[in-house]
Order: sequence, then C-alpha cells, then structure tokens
Amino acid sequence: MALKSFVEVSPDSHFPIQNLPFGIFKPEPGSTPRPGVAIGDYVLDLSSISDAGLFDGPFLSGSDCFQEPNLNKFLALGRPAWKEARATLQNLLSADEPKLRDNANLREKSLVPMGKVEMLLPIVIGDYTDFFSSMHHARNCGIMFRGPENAINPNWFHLPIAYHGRSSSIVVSGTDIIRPRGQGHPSGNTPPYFGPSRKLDFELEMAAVVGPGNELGKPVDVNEAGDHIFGLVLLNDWSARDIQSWEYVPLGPFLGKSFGTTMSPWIVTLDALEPFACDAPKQDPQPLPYLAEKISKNYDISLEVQIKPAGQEDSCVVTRSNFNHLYWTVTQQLAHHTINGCNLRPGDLLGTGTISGPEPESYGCLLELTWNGQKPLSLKGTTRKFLEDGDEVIFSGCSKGDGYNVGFGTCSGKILPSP
Ligand SMILES: O=C(O)/C=C/C(=O)CC(=O)CC(=O)O
Ligand SMILES: [Ca+2]
Ligand SMILES: [Mg+2]
Repeated sequence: MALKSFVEVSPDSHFPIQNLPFGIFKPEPGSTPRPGVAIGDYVLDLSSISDAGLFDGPFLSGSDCFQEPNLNKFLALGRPAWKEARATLQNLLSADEPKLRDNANLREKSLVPMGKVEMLLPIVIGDYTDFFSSMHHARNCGIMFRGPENAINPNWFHLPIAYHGRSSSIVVSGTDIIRPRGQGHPSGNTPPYFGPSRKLDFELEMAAVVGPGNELGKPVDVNEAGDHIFGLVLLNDWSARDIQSWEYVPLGPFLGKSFGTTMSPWIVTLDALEPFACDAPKQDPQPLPYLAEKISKNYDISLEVQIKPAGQEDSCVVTRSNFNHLYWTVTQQLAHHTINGCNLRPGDLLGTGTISGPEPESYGCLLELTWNGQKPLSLKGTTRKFLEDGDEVIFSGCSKGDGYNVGFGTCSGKILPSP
C-alpha cells in the first residue's frame, strides 16, 4: 500500500507525502520567516513541530536549525540529519500516526494553507555557478554564436564547463524582472548601441543546492558527491542575448546574465527523487578517472515552459524537456567544481545549464526555439522572437510515480520595462 497522509492531497498535487520539499515561508505578513515542508495544499511549519519536541532523533533533537530564517544550518548538518528529518515528517504526516493527526491545537498552529503564505528564498546563497551541461544546448548555441564547424569546443566532452554567476540577483519565483539595459552590437562595422535589451530570453534550468560543502584544498570524490547535494530546484537563468554576445568574448558571461536569476521556492530532496533515478547518457570519450562515477545517474523529471504574453489571460506551452537530457551529471559537476581545491559552502547553488533535448520542441530557451529570432514562435494570436515587456514565463517540473507525483511547483517571473 502506498504511503498516505491524513492531510487530504489531490492525486495531481506536486506535494504528496512522498515528496515533502523544504522551503522558507511567512505564515502571514509581518511574521518571521521559518522553514516548512509542502504537503498537499498546506505548508507544515517546522518551527512549531520543533517547538513541540517532535524532532526527537539523534541528529535533530538538540538542534535549533528549524528556528532559523533560512535552511543553511539544516543543510550543513548533512545527509544523516536530512534523512532523519524526512523519516520523522513522513511518520508525523502519515494517515495512521495520531501524534499530529489527533492534536487539534498543534494542527491548527502548524498546518498553514498554502494560499495564505509568502514563500521566500529558502537559502542564503554565498556562491552561484552555472554549468553548460546539455549537449543539445551547447551545439545549438555554438552553431549560432561560433558557426557549425566549431559548434562544440573539444574541451566540452572532457569536463563540465561553467561560469561563475552572480548570487546577489537570485530571486524567488514570483519576483518581477526588470529588462536590463546594456551594450549591444547589431552587426558588421556599426558601432555598439546602448539601451534596453532587444533579445531578452529565459533559460530552462534546474540547480543543485549544496549541503555540507568541503574544506578549501580538499576536493570531493565524485562517488561521494551525492552526499553533498541536498536537493534540486527549478532555475531560470534570464539572459540578454544581445548584451551577452557582444560582451562575453573572451571572458564569458557577465552583465548579459547577472541582472536576475529566478529560483523556485521548494527544494525537492534527492531522497524524494530517488524513485525517479535513471541512467545518465553514455559518455564518449570516457571521462578522466576523477570524473568517472561508479553509478552515473540522472532523474526523470518532466519540464515545461509556458509564456503568458503581455495582456493575455492564457499561457502557451513553448517547450517540453526533461532533466535526463543532461550529459554531465550533477555529481560530476560538483566533483569537478572542487577538483582544484575550491571550497563549496552550505547553500551554494549549482545551475545545471540550459536543459535542451534533441528535438526542436524540447529546446530550453528562445534563442534556440526561434533560432536567434529567425523563426518567431506563434503564441495563440501573437508571436515572439524574444520576450516583451509584460510577458510572464512559467516553468514547471514533475516526476510521475505510480499514483503520485514528486513535483517542484512552478518558477515564474514577469518582465517589467526598463526604467
Ligand atoms: O554557447 C555559449 O557560448 C553560451 C551559452 C550560454 O548562454 C551560457 C549558459 O548560460 C550556459 C547554459 O545555460 O547552459
Ligand atoms: Ca545558463
Ligand atoms: Mg541570469
């Protein structure tokens, strides 16, 4: 029999008892931020569960990590504590456990309707790195930016490359994004222009949330890298393609990326995703030993992007992809990140890179979907080459199990005009 909660959860919910993603929320305006897990249409307040002494296992009974306004302290405790929290919460929320089910007072205090809460960024992000791990995305961008002969640089197949992103401009889903201004260069010998970006794009990504991290100078073994990843979120690496293509040679992404990055509020744990683990693509050539994993796995997570065009009621699906298209796994990314001795810290964020699949309907950004604006997309009565002011971009992600989902909810943002 599948595990069931006493909290009513509709069959299409992203948040059944099998999921229990972690976030930070305010139960009402003015109240202090606190950790919670999503269960159906409710958020379970972990600060009240902790106050009630219900985290009684060896790792969490003496900890005040659930009284914190972010999850960093909990992340630093590592996998044994994460597993204990999940087991405690699955037990407390299950249909046949009376402790919370039959305690009206505690239920009233700790179960808050999701419609009433404000979700915040769940972690303090010290450092944000964005990888480039979909071969399809790398090839398509390469053809457009560098020409078909050199579409993918030879190093790409030997190491998961990345750029250092900007953590200060990472915002939680629902935050508006102001169209960036910057320099662009139309073509040929014309001088550069300055103004609002004319090629504003989204990038469909996910990101790994780092747990305990490592000491400076001590790399993480690729086969132990999984223990350093708490979970995954949806991530939109908004990109201004005109600013990017003019500025980023030879040093890489800068102002074309750093004006905003949106993440979903719920961190879905790797433990919840384990039933959806699948083989990662075969890597050819074989990676060097420090990147060779005993078990190389991805997760089967269906991803979808919708655009709600300015002034319209309905949104249109513009692409459908899957996390399992990634060539480099998140554990290889993490191991590679630390191989030179670089230290990761609790709450660091590792973007996967744009997740494009092989078919044009599965490309992960407008640059690819419209082939740099050459083939506009039709969206119910209107068309788009790139994003316009007032457009809202909505990502969703979900793994479908036998009679239940493990989902991420949504990650959305609306474009506001440049000031
Ligand atoms: O092909 C390039 O030169 C750059 C592509 C990107 O936009 C970089 C990036 O954000 C990586 C990714 O999302 O996969
Ligand atoms: Ca990116
Ligand atoms: Mg960005």
